[in-house]
Amino acid sequence: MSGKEKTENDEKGVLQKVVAGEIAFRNIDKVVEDVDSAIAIRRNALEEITGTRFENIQHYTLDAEAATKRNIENMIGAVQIPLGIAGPLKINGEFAQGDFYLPLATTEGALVASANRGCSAISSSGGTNVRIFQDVMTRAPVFKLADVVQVKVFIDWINMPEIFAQMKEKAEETTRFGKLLAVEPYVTGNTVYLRFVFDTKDAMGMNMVTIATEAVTHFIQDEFGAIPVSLSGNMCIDKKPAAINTILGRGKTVIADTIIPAKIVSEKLKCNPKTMADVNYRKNLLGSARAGALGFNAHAANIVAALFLACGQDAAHVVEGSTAITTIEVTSNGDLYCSVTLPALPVGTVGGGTGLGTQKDCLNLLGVHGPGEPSGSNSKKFAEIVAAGVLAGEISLIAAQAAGHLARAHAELGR
Ligand SMILES: CC(C)(COP(=O)([O-])OP(=O)([O-])OC[C@H]1O[C@@H](n2cnc3c(N)ncnc32)[C@H](O)[C@@H]1OP(=O)([O-])[O-])[C@@H](O)C(=O)NCCC(=O)NCCSC(=O)C[C@@](C)(O)CC(=O)[O-]
Ligand SMILES: NC(=O)C1=CN([C@@H]2O[C@H](COP(=O)(O)OP(=O)(O)OC[C@H]3O[C@@H](n4cnc5c(N)ncnc54)[C@H](OP(=O)(O)O)[C@@H]3O)[C@@H](O)[C@H]2O)C=CC1
Repeated sequence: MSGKEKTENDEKGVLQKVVAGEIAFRNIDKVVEDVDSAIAIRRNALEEITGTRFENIQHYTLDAEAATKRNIENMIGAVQIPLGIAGPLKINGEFAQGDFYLPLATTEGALVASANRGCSAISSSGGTNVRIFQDVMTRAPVFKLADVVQVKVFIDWINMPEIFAQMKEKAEETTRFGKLLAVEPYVTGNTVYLRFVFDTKDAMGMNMVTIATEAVTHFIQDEFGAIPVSLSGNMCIDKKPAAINTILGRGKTVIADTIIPAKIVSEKLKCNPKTMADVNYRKNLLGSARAGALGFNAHAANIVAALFLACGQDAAHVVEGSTAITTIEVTSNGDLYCSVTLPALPVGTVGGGTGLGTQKDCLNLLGVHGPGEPSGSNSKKFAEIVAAGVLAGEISLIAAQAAGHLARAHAELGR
C-alpha cells in the first residue's frame, strides 16, 4: 500500500469513528496529521450524521493552520461574504489623512451604494475632520465582601497610590504593550466592581486586559484577601449595550464631522439641509429617545459591521461600536453640518482576526495592518476611518429618508 493510500485509509477509519461517536469532533486534529484533512473529516462526518450535503463551505483560501491556532475551534470550512468598496473618502484626521477606499463586507443591497454616495458628498465638500478623544479598554472583575464596612476598607486600600503602583506593575508584567491607566471602583451592597482601564496600543485588547487583570486579582487576593467572584463582572462592559460605555467611553471615543454645501446636498443627495436636519431631529434624536435607544443614529451599525467583518474585528463589538449619536444642523449660510460621535469603538490592527489573509488584505487597503509606528497609531488611524465611514453612511441614509427614496433604493438594489 502506498503512503497516500495508507493515509486515505487512516482518514476513512477516523471518519467512521467520528460518525460512530468514538472520536469527538474536537479531537480529530489529534489523530490526523494536517489541519485541512482534519477539517474535511469533521465536515464529512457532519454530513453523514445530519444528512446534509455541503456544496460551498469547503471552498476556502484562508490558512486553516493559522486560523485553528487562534481564531476557531471545530472548523468545518468558511463562509463567504461579498466585499464591496466605497470611496474615495477624504479624511482629515490626526492619524488618517488622505483619500481612502472603504472595504465593506455585507449582504445588504444598497448599503455600499449608500456609503459610496456619502463618501462622494463628503469628499467633494473637502472631507471630514476626525478626532479621537479617548482610547482605553476595560475589564472589571467583581468581588464579594462581608459588608459595607469591609467594602469601604477595601476601596480605601485600592485607592492608595502605592497599591495602584503595585497593581500597575503586576498588570504590566503580563504584556509588552498594555499600560494600566486607572482602577475605578463601583459598589452595590457588599459587591465591588473594579473597572481596570488600559491603554492597549494597536490591539483591541480584550485578551490582553483579561490576562493582565487576572494577574492583578491574584495580587489583590494575596495582599487584601478579597476573592474575585468572576474576572468579568459586567461593569467592563463587553459586548452588551450599556450606558456606562457611552458615558465613560470604551475602545476609541471618536468624532467625525463635515460641512456639505447646500448645492452638493441638492445635486448629490437629492434634498436640502433643512429637511435633513428635521429628519435627523425627529428620527435620530426624538425617535431614538422615545424608543429608549442607546444609539441616536440611523444605521451606524451597518458601516461598523461591514468594516468589522472585512477587517478582522470582533463582530460582537458592533454592539457598543454602533452606539453613535448623529447630529445635523443648518449652518448660518444654509449649508449642512453633520457629525457622528462614537463613544465606544473597540478596534485593533494586531491580534484577533486581523492576521487572516482576506482580512489582512482589507487592512492593507486602508494602510493599517499590523503594529503602527509609534505603537497605537495604526489602531487610531483605523478608528478614524471607521468613524468617517459611519458619517458617510449617516449622511446618505438620512438624505434618502428626507427625499423619500429609502424604499425605492432597496427595491432597486436590494431584492
Ligand atoms: C441607493 C442610493 C445611493 C441612490 O442614490 P441616488 O442619489 O438616487 O443615486 P445616483 O444614481 O444619482 O447616484 C448618486 C451617488 O450614489 C452612489 N451610487 C449610486 N448607485 C450606486 C451603485 N449602484 N454603486 C455604487 N455607488 C452608487 C454614487 O456615489 C453616486 O455618485 P456618482 O458615482 O454617480 O457620481 C440612495 O437612494 C441611498 O443611499 N439610499 C439609502 C440606502 C441605505 O442607506 N441603505 C442602508 C441600509 S438601511 C438599513 O439597513 C437601516 C434602516 C433603514 O432600517 C435604519 C433606519 O431605521 O433608518
Ligand atoms: N479574553 C476575553 O475575555 C475576550 C477576548 N476577545 C477576543 O480577544 C481577541 C483580541 O484581543 P487582543 O488582546 O486585542 O488580541 P490578541 O490577544 O490576539 O493579541 C494582542 C497581542 O498582540 C501583541 N502586540 C504586538 N504588537 C502590538 C502593538 N503594536 N500593540 C499592541 N499589542 C501588540 C501584544 O502582545 P503582548 O501583550 O504579549 O505584548 C498583545 O497582547 C479577539 O480575538 C477577540 O475576539 C474578545 C472579548 C473578550
